[in-house]
Formats: sequence, structure tokens, C-alpha cells
Amino acid sequence: MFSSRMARAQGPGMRVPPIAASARAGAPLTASRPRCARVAAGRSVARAHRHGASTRASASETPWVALGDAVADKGRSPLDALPLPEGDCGLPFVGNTLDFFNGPQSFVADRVRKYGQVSKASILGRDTVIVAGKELLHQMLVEERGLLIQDYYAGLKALFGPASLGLLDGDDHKRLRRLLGPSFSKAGLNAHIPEIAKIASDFCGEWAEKGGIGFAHEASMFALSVVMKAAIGLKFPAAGHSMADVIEVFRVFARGITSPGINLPFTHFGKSMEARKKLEDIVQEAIASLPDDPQEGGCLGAMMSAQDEDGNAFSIEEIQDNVISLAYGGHDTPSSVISTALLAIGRRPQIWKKIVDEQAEIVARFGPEFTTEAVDAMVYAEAVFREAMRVMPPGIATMKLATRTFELDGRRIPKGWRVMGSMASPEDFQDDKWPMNCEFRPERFLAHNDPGAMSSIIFGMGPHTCIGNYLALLETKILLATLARSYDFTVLNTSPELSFMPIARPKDGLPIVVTRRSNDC
Ligand code: HEM
Repeated sequence: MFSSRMARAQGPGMRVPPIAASARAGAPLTASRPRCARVAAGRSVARAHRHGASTRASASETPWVALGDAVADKGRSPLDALPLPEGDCGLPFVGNTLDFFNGPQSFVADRVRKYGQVSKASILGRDTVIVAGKELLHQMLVEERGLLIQDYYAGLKALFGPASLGLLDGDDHKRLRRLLGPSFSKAGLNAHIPEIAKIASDFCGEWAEKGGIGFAHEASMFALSVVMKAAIGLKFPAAGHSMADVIEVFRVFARGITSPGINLPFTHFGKSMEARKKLEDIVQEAIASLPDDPQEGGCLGAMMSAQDEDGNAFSIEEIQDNVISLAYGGHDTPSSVISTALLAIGRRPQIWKKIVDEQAEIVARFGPEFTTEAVDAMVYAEAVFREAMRVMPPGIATMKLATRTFELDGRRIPKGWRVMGSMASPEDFQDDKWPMNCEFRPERFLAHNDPGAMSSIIFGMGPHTCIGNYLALLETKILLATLARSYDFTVLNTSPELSFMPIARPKDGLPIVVTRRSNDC
């Protein structure tokens, strides 16, 4: 069955798919007046279940949700007796919106310190519950399927496109995820190790030639090259566009992500929508210049050759939505983490020495080629990457929508509330030096029982867990290893101001100087 959007679409040799026919999930609810919950003693989920005795709970339902369903049709639900989460809702009309956008990391951290793991705020005119902590997120995102759905505001939907993976829910999401999965699996990506190593080697060589570079920008170029070429399967330069052109277009595109979504030619959002059109053209032209058999070409090949049982294929719009969102997600977050890692290493030479020593051992054991075994052996480099994400998550939270009223940690979370799941753990927020000056200790990820490592939830949870997590890990390890084997670097400003919107990064772009060592390890 073709949707009207699909029927319009005619890409080069492409037919049209049903995948995103119902991609409108998570539409914003009407704005509601900020209300404030009063403090009340909470009950644990388990206690509420024992006392609330649900008889209708099926095997697949968790008790804390079934409790509400069981009595809903008898009038008042026992959930009604539970208190709402604590939290102040800021100013009339604007609520806590300005505070949140001024500093999302510190906003969420302050809330958790003040009100605990479940608190209430009013953001963009919506009642929002902020939830921090692995167990609570697990309850909502993993144990109860369908309890939360994606909740992107209309502007983000327009920017990323309604068919993009992160915006879908239910069967549409599952189908697309199954299709894209192999290209982002460990086996699928390990096949691209030589290509990623070549990209890393070319970038490091250029950086050393240039001397001084703005690393945050260069890391974006590196990560975009990797995701575009190795994972998506687009070749650059393509159709007259260099990687630098594409990065520039993405820079304008990204500004709209945190803007109010007013689509006029002079607003950030309007410019971002223009940038989106350019990206659509670039993707379409790059696809047109692919060889006849795109099967070899990463997830793009998979999308181009996929058909459903009725023989329908993806539309060009659906492919554009997904290439744009994968390329955006695939360069922005990894470049943030790689920059954090370099900043942290630049402040702590002993960490750099350990990375260099590890590479010397790996080269002695496996030779200079980057192989799967060599990459798997980079355990310290991996720990540095994970610690960089722990101390400074690229994005602070994921946004979801509650599809029904439920209990969480003794609090009532009403249907229709926005649920903001914090990617940083509550333990990290207790460190008053967080994020910039807190302890940076990669060894915690080698210990297997360190609470800081175990509470890490940086790639999300449940059906929307990051599809690019292995890619991010792989490319960061290969880049760090390439640098450590042949280069040194100096971070020129080790205490930069940080910016967190739309992604965490040093405001000064992280100027560094890269030098080639006389002896490779
Ligand atoms: C260090 C790097 C990264 C971090 C910290 C990160 C973090 C996350 C998180 C927390 C989510 C879950 C969002 C939610 O629950 O709605 C997510 C989803 C996603 N990420 Fe990443 N990500 C990273 C790298 C990448 C890369 C390299 C790609 C490239 C392919 C990517 C593509 C995506 C996509 C497409 C989704 C949506 C998945 C879905 O809805 O099924 N990410 N990411």
C-alpha cells in the first residue's frame, strides 16, 4: 500500500515502501498550564502493587502499570491517590523553559539534587517528569512495552522527517530497525575497519600538516566521513559536494534543533529547513551517482533494495529522512565525545601515556594493521571513550510521551506527560564538580563492579537504544589509536567554557596542535 507521500516519490529506480505509513506517533499534546505537585511521601512500586492487588495483570504486564488498568473502569484508580512528582514549575506561561534551554545539564542536575530521581517541571508549555537512574528508566523503557513513545516537537519532526528511525514507534519502527540493524551490527561494521582506519589516518596526517586545528570541527568532519562512507554507504565527494560542504550545511541544520520552530526565512528554524532541503538534494544526487548495484553500499544499499511482502520499496523521501538523521546522529554525538576525550586527555598526560603504551603492545602483538582482534584488544582506549561519555554525555536526556497513567517510584505520572529520561546518572550529579572538573578515571570501566560504570546509560535503553553505539565506539578507538601510534597533541585551552545545546562541546572549538612523532609505536 502506498501512502500519498510515497506515491509522490520517484527516486532513481526506487519504488515505494509502507515502512513509515504511520510515522506520526508522538504528536504533541495540547499545551497545558503549568501545575505544581506538592511534596508527598512516596511508596515503592512493589509496595503499591502489594497493597493495590491487581487481578487483571497479564504475564507481559509489569504490576505497577497493571494496577492502574485493573481498576480504571471502576471509577477512581488507586493511582489517583498517589502524589505527583515534586518540583517547581517556574514562571507563568514559560514555566522552566528558559532555565532548561540556558543550561540543560545543570538544569537536570539541579533538579535531581533538589527533588530526587523523579521530579516535575514545565518545559515548552508541557508537564514534564524528569527521571534519572538506570533502574527507573529500565522499568519504563524496557519492562513495559508501549508505555512511552517518542515525543518530538513538530519542528524536530519537520527537520528530521517523519520517516526517520528515531521518530517511529511500534511495528514501523521495528521493521526499519530490523532492516538497518545489520549495517550497524558489530559484524557489519567490523568489515569496514580498514576503511575507517584509512579515514583516521588521512585526517591525522592532515592535522599534523596544518599544525593548529579547531578539533571539535575536525572531529565532526571525521565522524561524518565515517558514518557517510562506512555505515551508510555514500561516497564523497559525491555529485559535486565535498564533505566540508555537507558539514557546513549540517551546521546550519543543527541550529534549528534548539530553536522555537518558527519557519520564516530569517529565523534559525527557517534557515535550518532550507539546509534540510539542501541535504535532501545532496542525498538524492549522491544516490543517483551510486553504482547500479547498491547492495554493497551499507544501510543505503539495504534500504534501496528492501521490499515488503507486496513488493513495495522505500520512497526517496523515506531514504532521505533516514540518511539525514543517521548522518546527523552519526557525526554530532561522536564528535562531542571525541572532543571531550581529547580535552580530558589533554588535561591528564598520564592517560595519554597509558593509551600510547596500550597501542605499542597491540602493534607488537597483532602488527600495524587495524584488525578486529587489534580493535577488540583496545580496552583502555575504550574505557577512555566510555569515561568521556560518563562525565559529559553529548545530550542530556531523551524525550518520551506517557501513553497511560502509571506509577514510578511512588509517584503518579499522568498519561500525556512528557517523560525526560536523563542520560547522566544521579550519582554523577552529586559530584559538585560535574561535569567539567569531576574525576576522570577510565579504570572504572575496567573494574567490572564500579558503581559509576555500572550506572552508565549513555546510549539509552529499550527499543530506541542507540543504533550507532558500536560505530561510535569503533571509530573513537581507531582514531585514538591512530593518533597514539604516530602523533602527539597539545590542547591549547584546557579549561574552555562549555556549551550544551544542541550538543555538549567546548565553546572555543577546542584548539589543539598535532605533531608527528619521529618514531611510530
Ligand atoms: C557517542 C555517541 C552516541 C551517543 C552518546 C548516542 C546516544 C543515543 C541515545 C541516548 C539514543 C536513544 C534516544 C531515545 O531513546 O530516543 C540514540 C538513538 C539513536 N542514535 Fe545514537 N548516539 C551516539 C552515536 C550514534 C551514531 C554514531 C549514530 C549513527 C548511526 C547514531 C544514530 C542514532 C539513531 C538513528 C538513533 C535512533 C534509534 C531508534 O530510534 O531506534 N548514534 N543515540
